[in-house]
Amino acid sequence: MQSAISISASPALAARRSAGGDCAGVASGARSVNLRFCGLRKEALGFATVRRGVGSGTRQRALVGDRSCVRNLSVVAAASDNGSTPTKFDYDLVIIGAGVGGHGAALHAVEKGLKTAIIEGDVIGGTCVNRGCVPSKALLAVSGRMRELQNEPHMKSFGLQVAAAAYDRQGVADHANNLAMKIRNNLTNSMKALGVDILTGFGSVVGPQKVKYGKDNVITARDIIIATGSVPFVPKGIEVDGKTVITSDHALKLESVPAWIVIVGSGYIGLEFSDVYTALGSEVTFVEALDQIMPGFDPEIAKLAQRVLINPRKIDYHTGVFASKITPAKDGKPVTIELIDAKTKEHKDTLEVDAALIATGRAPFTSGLGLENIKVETQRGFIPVNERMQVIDKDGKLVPHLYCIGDANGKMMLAHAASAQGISVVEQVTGKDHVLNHLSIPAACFTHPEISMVGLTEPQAKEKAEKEGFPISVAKTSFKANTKALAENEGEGIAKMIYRPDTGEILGVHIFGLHAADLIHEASNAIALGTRVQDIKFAVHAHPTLSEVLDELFKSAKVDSLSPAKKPVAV
Ligand SMILES: Cc1cc2nc3c(=O)[nH]c(=O)nc-3n(C[C@H](O)[C@H](O)[C@H](O)COP(=O)(O)OP(=O)(O)OC[C@H]3O[C@@H](n4cnc5c(N)ncnc54)[C@H](O)[C@@H]3O)c2cc1C
Ligand SMILES: NC(=O)c1ccc[n+]([C@@H]2O[C@H](COP(=O)([O-])OP(=O)(O)OC[C@H]3O[C@@H](n4cnc5c(N)ncnc54)[C@H](O)[C@@H]3O)[C@@H](O)[C@H]2O)c1
Repeated sequence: MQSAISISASPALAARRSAGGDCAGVASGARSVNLRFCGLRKEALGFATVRRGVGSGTRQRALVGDRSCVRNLSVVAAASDNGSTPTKFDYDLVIIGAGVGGHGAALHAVEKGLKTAIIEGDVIGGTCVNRGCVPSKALLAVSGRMRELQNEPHMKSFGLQVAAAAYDRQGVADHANNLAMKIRNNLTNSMKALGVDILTGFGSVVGPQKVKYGKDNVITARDIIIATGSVPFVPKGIEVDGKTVITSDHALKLESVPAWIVIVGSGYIGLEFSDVYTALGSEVTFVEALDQIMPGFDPEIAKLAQRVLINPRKIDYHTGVFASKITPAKDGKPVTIELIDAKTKEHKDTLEVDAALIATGRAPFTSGLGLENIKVETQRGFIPVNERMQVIDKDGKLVPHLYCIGDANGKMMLAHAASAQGISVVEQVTGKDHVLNHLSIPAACFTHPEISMVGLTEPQAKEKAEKEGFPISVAKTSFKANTKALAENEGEGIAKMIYRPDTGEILGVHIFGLHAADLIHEASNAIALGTRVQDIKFAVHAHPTLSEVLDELFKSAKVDSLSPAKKPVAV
């Protein structure tokens, strides 16, 4: 069995690095031995103990019975026109795609004793490690410091005097690149150490429980997980040259810091890069198709974020417009951007700028996977799955032994969601039924300060409450009264919780403020574990900490009555 690590991109994968088309973006840690790394909800535009070498045949027979709960679901017969069903398998589990989703699944699989292989056609770590979470957070670490050092009144308020802050662009770029390399090596080593076979080459499904990788290597697996991720989505009419009209793939290399850059799309990528670029001296203009910027966030949080992250900075914006045509800079001419009204499609404006970053969502990376061999049709490129990540074929039936996790299924385009889905699948294939509650998965935007959220926004909660006929209440607390935040001179921020006053169920929590990305986990864990407001409000928080913002939030919520089911528990 071939077992090697590839460092260069396969031509097929390299050619498919960015997808163009006429659908728009969607929105989604990973788990490792002792590593953590760093994904939306479908929205916007309505389109808004190592077992190497152990024969897996025996294992398979033992597990079939264990998994009867899972197999009770209506599954199609495993035989197909494109190949007979194998009876003995090379592997218990084969994963196509070694991004964070694949990595999380692989590590959990070996822990569960599965003989596991992972196929990667490009570099280990996928988007998150090489072109996403990891390098972007390295750039944001720099922008946070720059912003603070440049803020004279802020420094003065601590009694500090700092000489004019400056940066070395290549040094900043190297920090991002070095971090990506380090995390990629960590990921690779963690899989090697645990005995995951890393197979190199483009993978595809050639029949039931059969996968091809590289030129003509065919292997069989009891279960297969597709974890092939996504690429930047570039709308029609936009010409990307990688220098002046770029996607996040290029921007993360920080080859230049343009004086004036248009960012098309004010979602996660747009916002995070606006933080980086403005800290490094660029002026930013947002072009957003929907009627308000940051349309994916809870409206009240977006309003505050606009007041803090947009208005005081060198940022302006056009909303309700599409960038219908973007031409890169050439022969001394600037980048030109044609704006049309999102509703009437009439021409609105032409912008001439130094650069444009296209941040209009991501497209699934699923072509060439041989899905036709198993009668699966993608939907706008996404692989259809049920709540257990089991792949659904074109007739609406479940394809036995085939799962899809991460960005490729479009449920939630976040790194930790991909990994959690992978772990959930491994639980199922090893005999434990498991359904991941996506409403308990937190998300964060790493601006300064940060925005984080879990569960429903207020409008989403209102809609659900109206449909299902239950009351909702909203509790809010401010960072302004928090000792730790004030000691840091960072009192700008709020936390907001939407909950059911009749039962105490937490429906959604949104935080804008210092370290919001870390603070959200108390709320996401509470939702995941079904902890109610009337219970969590008695939990004790250390003083003085930012977590007291959440302590106050829970304490300020009013649950109707203390029926036995709602009685507080001793903590
Ligand atoms: C700029 C940016 C910043 C981000 N920041 C965050 C963040 O802070 N937090 C967060 O949670 N998420 C973040 N995300 C999103 C996150 O990166 C993705 O949700 C996550 O990477 C999805 O993981 P995945 O395993 O599904 O796919 P990917 O990470 O895309 O990995 C898929 C892998 O499969 C390989 N592959 C594809 N097809 C084949 C094939 N046929 N054969 C073999 N190999 C194949 C690819 O080469 C790739 O390595 C960010 C994304 C971007 C672009
Ligand atoms: N911190 C994080 O977790 C993080 C960071 C970056 C990216 N990500 C993930 O990466 C994915 C992609 O991020 P993103 O910011 O590109 O997508 P997004 O879906 O978050 O935002 C895209 C924005 O572009 C707008 N848009 C779409 N087409 C447009 C057009 N033609 N003209 C103008 N505006 C247009 C949409 O209305 C939306 O506001 C997200 O799903 C997110 O989950 C996560």
